[in-house]
Amino acid sequence: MSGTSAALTPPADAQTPVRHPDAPAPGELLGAHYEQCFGCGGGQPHGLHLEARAADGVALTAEFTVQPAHQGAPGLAHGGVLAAALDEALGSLNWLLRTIAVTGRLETDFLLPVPVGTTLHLEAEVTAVAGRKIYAVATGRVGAPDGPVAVRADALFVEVKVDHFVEHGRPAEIQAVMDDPDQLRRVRALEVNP
Ligand SMILES: CCCCCCCCCCCCCC(=O)SCCNC(=O)CCNC(=O)[C@H](O)C(C)(C)COP(=O)(O)OP(=O)(O)OC[C@H]1O[C@@H](n2cnc3c(N)ncnc32)[C@H](O)[C@@H]1OP(=O)(O)O
Repeated sequence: MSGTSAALTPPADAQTPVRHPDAPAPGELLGAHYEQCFGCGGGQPHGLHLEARAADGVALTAEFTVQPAHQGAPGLAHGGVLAAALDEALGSLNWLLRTIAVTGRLETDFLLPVPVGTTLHLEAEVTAVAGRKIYAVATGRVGAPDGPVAVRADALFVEVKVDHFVEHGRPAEIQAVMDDPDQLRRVRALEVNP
């Protein structure tokens, strides 16, 4: 059984999402937005190390392989980890819009158990934008891009200013991002303009 709540249905006056002219070309790897991100950062030994690639439109594909550290039931991925993978793929879409946004709501259907060692093939797409609200959907298929759907999600992201992170994050990590010698990553983390 699956379904989407009214809060995740775009209003009638919602706009079609517009891919930013400087968005990575279809097929290009997006790379990590932050080294310490649990979803995509290389600096988290037990993180998901999710690798996202731009697709056509405001969409992407991503892969993540379930590791022993991601178990809930013996030999199976923890549901929260799978939700995190969907959240990360959905959050990465904002780089194609060149918008900073955070997850406001994430509704997840868990359709199949996902064993350790499985590569989850994710697809995510922005479906509509209404003011600061960004509506998006994602699916995760097991084993292959056309494999059976194991998880899916509907999400609402809410656009925020960079002040959101400065106000709520810890100064040490914010400073570390600002000191990052990788200019593109610094821009992605802190200076994204719509
Ligand atoms: C320094 C490092 C930077 C890194 C940058 C890259 C980040 C990438 C990270 C990627 C990692 C993966 C991603 C992650 O994990 S992001 C991390 C997980 N998410 C969060 O931490 C977000 C926490 N929540 C908040 O900060 C606030 O609640 C936000 C900012 C979301 C809204 O508070 P704000 O005061 O700003 O706005 P508002 O309350 O006026 O709402 C505005 C509109 O939105 C609608 N609404 C709001 N919530 C909901 C809801 N739950 N269901 C339905 N609708 C909702 C609301 O009705 C209103 O609609 P309307 O009345 O206008 O029609």
